[in-house]
Amino acid sequence: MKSINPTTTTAWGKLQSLSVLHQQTQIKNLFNEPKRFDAFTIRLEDVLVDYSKNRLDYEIKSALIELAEETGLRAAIEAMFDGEKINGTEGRAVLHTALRNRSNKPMNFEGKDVMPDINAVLRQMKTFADKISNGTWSGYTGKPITSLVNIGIGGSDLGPVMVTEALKPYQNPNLEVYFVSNVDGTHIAETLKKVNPETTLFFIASKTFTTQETMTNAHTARDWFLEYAQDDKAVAKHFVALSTNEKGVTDFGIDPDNMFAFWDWVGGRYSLWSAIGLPIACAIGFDNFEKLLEGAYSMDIHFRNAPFENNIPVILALVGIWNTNFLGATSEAILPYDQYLHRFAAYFQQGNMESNGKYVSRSGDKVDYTTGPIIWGEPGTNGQHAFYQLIHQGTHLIPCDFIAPAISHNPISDHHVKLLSNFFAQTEALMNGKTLEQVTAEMNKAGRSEAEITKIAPHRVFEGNRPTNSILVKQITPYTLGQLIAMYEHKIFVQGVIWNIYSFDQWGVELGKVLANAILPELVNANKVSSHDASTNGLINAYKEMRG
Ligand SMILES: O=P(O)(O)OC[C@H]1O[C@](O)(CO)[C@@H](O)[C@@H]1O
Repeated sequence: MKSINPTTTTAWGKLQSLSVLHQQTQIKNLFNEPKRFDAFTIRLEDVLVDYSKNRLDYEIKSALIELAEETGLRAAIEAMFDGEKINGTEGRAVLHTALRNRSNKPMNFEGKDVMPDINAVLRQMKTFADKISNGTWSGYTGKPITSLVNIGIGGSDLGPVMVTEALKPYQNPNLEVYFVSNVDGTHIAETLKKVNPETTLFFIASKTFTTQETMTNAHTARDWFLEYAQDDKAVAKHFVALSTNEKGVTDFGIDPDNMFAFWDWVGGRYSLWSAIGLPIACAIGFDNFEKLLEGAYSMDIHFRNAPFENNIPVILALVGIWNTNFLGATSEAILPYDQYLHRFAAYFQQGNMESNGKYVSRSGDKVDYTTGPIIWGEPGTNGQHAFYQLIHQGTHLIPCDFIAPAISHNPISDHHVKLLSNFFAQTEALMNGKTLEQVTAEMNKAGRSEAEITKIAPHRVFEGNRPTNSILVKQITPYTLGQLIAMYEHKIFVQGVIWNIYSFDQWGVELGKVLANAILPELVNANKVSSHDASTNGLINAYKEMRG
């Protein structure tokens, strides 16, 4: 992929001028144009994306599209789908789209079609998931498996957790699913308290099979299991590996027959579609896992073929760039009005921030513009009673994505209409705000004194004009969830291309890991340390003192 500094493009200059010109633009006034909602929404099957409540008009939108063209987005999309090594610093292709290529048409990496290998692993996953689902995979005492424990971290944890939570209504009622990620012993200890070794299956999920947290938890799980089973051969019935590292898996003691493989060209945070998705397939059934893949595939087709002006991931990415680089936003909130999506924001925290949290451009220079924003969020309406105050009246501009299903999996009394009334109200309030005149009139009507009005009214004013996207989905199903995940994956990709950074490496997490490995041996004795800076020495020595 070519290295193009986006700030040197004609479109960037144009957007800068437009941002100055539109400093006073009020989103609500843009709705004087009656067709705005239709013009600024995109539908793909049962997903509707409304980006009309943003501070942008047709001219800005077309300049943003020019920016995408000028920074080589078209070629970059093809390069990704064609298996080119677009992960430049690791020399890897980025082919998670092949994992959900339901057309089964060849997709090539280094001149070889990857589909036969993908299909072979999918068949292996189906056979295994079916056995778990129908209770024919039994543990060492002959009992069926009832507890699934995934041990992994980062991309080998967050995707499976998020999806199994999001698709709970589809979960096999005979199975409990647990996720252990933290190296803090509490995580595995509390999980092991809940499960029975005779009926528990452990998935050791690690692309590299070297990650400290995962290997530590995996060894603890195996030791715990062997205390009961007292037979190394029993491990084969209770431990499977999801990995690219066959040697690591064998060295750990897992039979290669119980290994589900994937490949270097699957990035960790894009891996839930691969063998890393096996716990998902076991929990919700393989057919539903396939529907998840189908949903993602439909978004892939849309992303690859739809014109930029009508392309959901491209438009979301461009709106994000407008907000970040031209309106000064530094964070974005993802706010799902669906309790089942309670890990969605956390999942895309990794997706976004590990991908686009970079200050070095593809040519190795330090960028002089903002790249990936801070991503955060919680499900509505909980967030409303926690941090929305700042979104409405704080000093930061925080563009928000509001996500909601039209149909709930739990249509109990009037819960869902109440939930959705909040979903609709929030974006309206963020856009319209409330003027001093309105507040004063309200307070007058309520019979408040002049003195009270003078004192309180300014605090009750909402500036409004805060940008939001609304993503309305018919229902959260495996298929629509697949679409939503792929939508955000491609949004991240588009932004990385335009920001001229490498979105598929993660060097920023290395330094901490290396230093932790250096410190570890220093913690196991009582000797005072003096090899670090004064603060780190002081902290380590205080820790040793406290520990006694
Ligand atoms: O699957 P692995 O190799 O254990 O890695 C886990 C995670 O660690 C990272 O490399 C860094 O946090 C992530 O990108 C990855 O998802």
